[in-house]
Amino acid sequence: MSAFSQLRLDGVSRRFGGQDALTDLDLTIETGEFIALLGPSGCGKSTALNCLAGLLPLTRGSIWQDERRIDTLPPERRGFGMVFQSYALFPHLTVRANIAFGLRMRRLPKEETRRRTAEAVRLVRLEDHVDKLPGQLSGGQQQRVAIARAVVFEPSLVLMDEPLSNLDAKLRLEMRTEIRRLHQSLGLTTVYVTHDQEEALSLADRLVVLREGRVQQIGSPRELHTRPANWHVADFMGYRNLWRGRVARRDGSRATVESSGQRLLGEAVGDFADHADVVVAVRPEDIRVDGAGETSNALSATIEVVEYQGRELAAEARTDTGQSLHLRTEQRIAPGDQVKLAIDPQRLLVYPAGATAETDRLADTPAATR
Ligand SMILES: Nc1ncnc2c1ncn2[C@@H]1O[C@H](COP(=O)(O)OP(=O)(O)OP(=O)(O)O)[C@@H](O)[C@H]1O
Repeated sequence: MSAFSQLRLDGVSRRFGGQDALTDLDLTIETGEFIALLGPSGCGKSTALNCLAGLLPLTRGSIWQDERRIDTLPPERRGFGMVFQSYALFPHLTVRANIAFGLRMRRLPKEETRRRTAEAVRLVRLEDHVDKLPGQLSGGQQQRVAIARAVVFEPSLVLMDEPLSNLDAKLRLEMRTEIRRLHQSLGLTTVYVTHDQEEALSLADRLVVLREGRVQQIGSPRELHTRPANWHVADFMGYRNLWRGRVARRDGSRATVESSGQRLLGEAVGDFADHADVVVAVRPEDIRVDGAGETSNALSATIEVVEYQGRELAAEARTDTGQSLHLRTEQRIAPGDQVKLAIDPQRLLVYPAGATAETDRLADTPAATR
């Protein structure tokens, strides 16, 4: 194991046959950071992680630990801990032996192996299960063993590939807190792959959003949440309302957009001019139901479907001009209600549309807007 102050990925690329799975990934990871690689299925997350781990050779680019080039080293010489979705435990070894395995392979003195294993067992709270075999453990406990095994030799970097995806919803939340706690108490540097934006937002210091093998945005959870760089990222970050429109007027950071027979005022993100085709993005929780008396972005609509979601209701509504939209509210609403909706212009983001073939797939868009 060797500690580092920075790990640098420089133009890391990987092709399979003629297909680009990952293109020009540039990323600098500071020691102690928790980085999430996020994106839809097939965007290249696991490819990036496997390139880092040394399980996949790069087609182009390089990886540096401070001044030392490491992409030419085999996995075992990189000294990274790995946690996979399938826990990959040895079924015939006890919990204790599974956790101690890496230390034995490294030929650590017996006493140190015993001490470090006990410490890792305590960290993941498995003291009562050390003599069991993996088959006698629940999914969450097995994943804890996998995590303990990855951190027991104090690796300079821990790589996790969708470690929680086999667990049920409640366990997933518990383990999420556990992973964050471990990260903080051990000061680990972690790269974590997930397709779950909520998981990534709650765990990571910085997120890297990938799409079709290319970085779309790198930023803090707050930046990703409030200011996605393009509408694809917005789509992925929970902006469920994506409407096509055309710019009537752009005035610095403000844009007035015609969309589905309505005039909407929003924040311009990115490069576009008057009359450009754009995509408007709004989160369901940013559509207010108490819009009566609003002067901008007021929409008359009828509530069509309501889902109970604890303190809030999730609803689908249709505006008088035929636009369907998703909203969330704590107010009591029911199907058939006529409502006045409003959207704060700062929460309505306007993006350049890009290629027509991509915006064609946007739902909820009446043909009239084209
Ligand atoms: N061994 C391989 N041979 C050929 N193509 C591959 C191989 N591994 C991955 N790919 C392709 O590379 C692209 C990226 O795959 P990757 O597994 O990195 O995506 P991912 O974002 O991790 O997806 P998922 O969340 O579904 O695991 C995909 O198009 C995939 O089909």
